[in-house]
Amino acid sequence: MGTPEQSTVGGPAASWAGRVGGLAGSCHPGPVAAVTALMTALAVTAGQGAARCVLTAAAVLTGQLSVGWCNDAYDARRDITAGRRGKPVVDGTVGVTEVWMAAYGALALCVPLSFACGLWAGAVHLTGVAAAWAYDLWLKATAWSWAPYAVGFAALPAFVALGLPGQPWPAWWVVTAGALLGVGAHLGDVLPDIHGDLATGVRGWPHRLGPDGARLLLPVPLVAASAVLALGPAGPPGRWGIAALAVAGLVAVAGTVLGRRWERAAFAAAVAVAVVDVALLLLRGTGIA
Ligand SMILES: CC(C)=CCC/C(C)=C/CC/C(C)=C/COP(=O)(O)OP(=O)(O)O
Repeated sequence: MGTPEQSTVGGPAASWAGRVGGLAGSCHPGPVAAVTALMTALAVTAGQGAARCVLTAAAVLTGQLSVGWCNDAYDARRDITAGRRGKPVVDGTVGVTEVWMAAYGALALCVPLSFACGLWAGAVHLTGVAAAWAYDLWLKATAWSWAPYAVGFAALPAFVALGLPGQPWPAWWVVTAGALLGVGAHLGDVLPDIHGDLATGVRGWPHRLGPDGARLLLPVPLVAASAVLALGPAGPPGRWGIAALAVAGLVAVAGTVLGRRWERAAFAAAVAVAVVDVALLLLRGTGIA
């Protein structure tokens, strides 16, 4: 474990390659990769051309990287004091100053990349990124911690739609589904760490609900997103839409029942419903604008 002093300079023995690895580890690589891949796939199915898809992917990637690095840099002192595992700033692989520089560098790239997709597209994406920075710097420990997730995840498909030829406004249902998925993602992100967070005094919205309340609520926004994605677009939902909605509902109920005994069952069920949502989002991708 590093001391705060070691960690602000990246640890005395951290090699160049080690620091790059530390930076990669402190950007929250899983969510960064998942969100970037999903939005790139949505851009393809929505009908963006190849060059625009690359721009969309680059803007989303830099936005997500900036948010992930800002989060670890801002939390570094608390994480170091708590000796938190799995954080490169804690074990001294990379310094806090370097993580801050990476966060600002990614943000500086994200601004022109977002506006290169169009004025409205850029404004909407950067609103989502600003909301996510507000989460990192302030809202995470308040009852409003869900709001930046709702805004950020609503902004992402809107950014893709506004990046299409003619800059069309996004359909209401894809923005609503994005917001609901964001709230679900927040509950799902907090739930595994909720006991540790409560011990260190973090009091976001899921923490105020308590571990049982957060676990019970977790599938609600995710199934609501399934319903919006299946039933929202104009025209009949089709057999696949109805089948996906039924699967999401059944898996959520099973997760809630089994989750009383095995906490992991609730989490696994939520992940399964989120997978259904992602499939529905991509199936509906052609009509998001
Ligand atoms: C458009 C856009 C940018 C959308 C993203 C929306 C958003 C609010 C993302 C936050 C992601 C993040 C770094 C969570 C870490 O939370 P944590 O501090 O609870 O997790 P940790 O303690 O494990 O690092």
